[in-house]
Amino acid sequence: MKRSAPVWPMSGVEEPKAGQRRQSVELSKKTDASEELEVLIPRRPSKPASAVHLTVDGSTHAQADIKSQAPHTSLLQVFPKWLRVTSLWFKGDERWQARGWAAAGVLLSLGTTLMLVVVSYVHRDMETAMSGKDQGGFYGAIWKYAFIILIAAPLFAATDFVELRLVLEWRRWLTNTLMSGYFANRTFFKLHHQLGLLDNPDQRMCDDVPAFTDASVTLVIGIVRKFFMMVGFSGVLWTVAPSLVFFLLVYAAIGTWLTTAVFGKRLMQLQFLQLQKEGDLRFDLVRARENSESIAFYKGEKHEERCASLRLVLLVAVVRIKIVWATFLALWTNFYQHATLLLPSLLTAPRYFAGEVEFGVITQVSFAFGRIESALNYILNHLNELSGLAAQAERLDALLAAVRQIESPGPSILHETGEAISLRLEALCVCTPDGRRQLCQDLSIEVSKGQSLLVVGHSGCGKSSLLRAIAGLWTRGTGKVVTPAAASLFFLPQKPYMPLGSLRSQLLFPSGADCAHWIGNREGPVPDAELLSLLKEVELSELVERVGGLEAEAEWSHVLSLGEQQRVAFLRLLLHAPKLAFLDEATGALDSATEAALYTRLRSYCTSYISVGHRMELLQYHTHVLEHVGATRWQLSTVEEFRARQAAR
Ligand SMILES: Nc1ncnc2c1ncn2[C@@H]1O[C@H](COP(=O)(O)OP(=O)(O)OP(=O)(O)O)[C@@H](O)[C@H]1O
Repeated sequence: MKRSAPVWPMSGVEEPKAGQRRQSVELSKKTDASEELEVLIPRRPSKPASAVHLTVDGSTHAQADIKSQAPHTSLLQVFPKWLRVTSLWFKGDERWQARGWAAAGVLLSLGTTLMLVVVSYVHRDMETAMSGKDQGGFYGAIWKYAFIILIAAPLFAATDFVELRLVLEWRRWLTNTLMSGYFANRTFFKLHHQLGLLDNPDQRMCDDVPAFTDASVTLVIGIVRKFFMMVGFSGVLWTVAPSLVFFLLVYAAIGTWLTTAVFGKRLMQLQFLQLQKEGDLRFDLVRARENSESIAFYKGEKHEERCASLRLVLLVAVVRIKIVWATFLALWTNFYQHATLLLPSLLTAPRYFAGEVEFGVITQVSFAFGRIESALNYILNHLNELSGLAAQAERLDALLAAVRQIESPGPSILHETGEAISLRLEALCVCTPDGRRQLCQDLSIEVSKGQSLLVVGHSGCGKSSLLRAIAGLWTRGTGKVVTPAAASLFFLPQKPYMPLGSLRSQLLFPSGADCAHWIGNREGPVPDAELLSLLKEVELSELVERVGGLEAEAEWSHVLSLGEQQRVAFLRLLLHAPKLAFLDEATGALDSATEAALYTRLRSYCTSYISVGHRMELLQYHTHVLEHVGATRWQLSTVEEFRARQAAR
């Protein structure tokens, strides 16, 4: 939160103003390579590949983005979205805390504004006493001033404290709310794989939320403060020069309308695009870090650098345009504000010369005029911040809408719990999330307790997708899936996931060290001896000593080989001993002997399991085979029947 120290009014200083896109890049002669580069830039949301001609400064592309990707709404149209996001906290489970902080902020603003009004009177008395060489009056005003400082200093400090805490508490609540929506119902997965609507949800939660709460508090409290200030000083000005009050009202109304109409929408669009481009650039760099080994093997660093540089070109292009608009805005507001600077003195001076008013009145009228003008022109003076806030409101509202869209799914595959069997599929039809491909139609099978199924078929036929549909990750399609309760299922995906943390947390995943999400009825932590014995069972007995103990921390996906990661994942499966396990090529990186050892253990830990795999050796560990037999058709048979069919082919 950017916050200036409270400005003492006597200083006379005004408050500070607040899928993939194929791109053809033409580098100019100024750059090293003048040839045209063709690069693939992966984007979120994934969009159909499209040829985009990008000039070296990216300006053409930035202009096109303003037309196609930035919101085409005015500041006024974004207001309901801001209200929607804002009201969440004030209506949510912490509403009394929220309202308490907000009320404290408003009351303190009122207090500080009152101080300013009082100070303007003391200042007037002091100047009048000085000009009249009235020593008693002068020192009297100094004493009053000293007394006001005693009250005002803690008041200003408390205002700052309350504002900072208000922003922090709101940010904490909003980020938590968004994160729980993001991680509930596997929304994080669906947002990324199914909707493809939203760019950088992580950036929205990490960067947009603090910026949004900070700007909202700063601007709303600023508006409240200015309102009180306007009311307070209007009284002062009204008693001396009522025409100035009318003039200011009309002047500010015209100025605000003109400024928001000309600059508001465009500045908001540019802020929106800047946030998007910054998120894209960061995403590229994080992706390069996550895939550093593969990129290094491929010697793909030039490509990655080029992609990231292009992101930077696009970002800079947007910011360049924004700077031009911001400069024009500053030019206009400077003209607008300074045009009236001498007006109060011009109007009051003749009355002073005529002896109708005292000298201090000139200063007080100028001071009150300046305060009312800055209050009435608040929106105009803070249009940059306001357009940034509008862009953040737009992005957060879109994130909330996307989460809600996932929370209320349309017609999809039904999931039911049944403890009598291991798995039953009833007339199951599975489609890819984009709906472009149907992978199975009318599939009805049943796996009884104690049975095991191997899913086979050529690459890309839909084996993993079938598991995704059974797990509820993919919901597009029809039919019914019946399994034991979700807590007694365990999935081992193709790519083992190694979370951050100690070796112990790798072994216990997805349960925590406190077994908070433990599957089954186990209470309390898993004893070290059990972990060591399981490590032995998956042939990793030397791992603990090698890495320095169960509490050792490392970047596990980098320090363990793929086969070791698969064995760690297998250990998790044995530890959780589910009723039904799903293994998607979970032993693909292991030698046949280790694979045999793991499957032998699996049979004693797990009631039923379903594997996906290509190796025919896997047949011996299963009782049934589900084979892809063309287009959307699948055939269930016993292993013996399958072997016989294979032999006959
Ligand atoms: N998120 C997605 N959106 C659209 N299509 C997808 C998505 N994920 C996978 N597909 C497509 O669905 C089809 C089936 O993919 P799946 O991963 O199930 O294949 P598979 O049989 O497991 O292949 P492999 O044996 O190579 O792992 C493929 O054509 C794939 O391109």
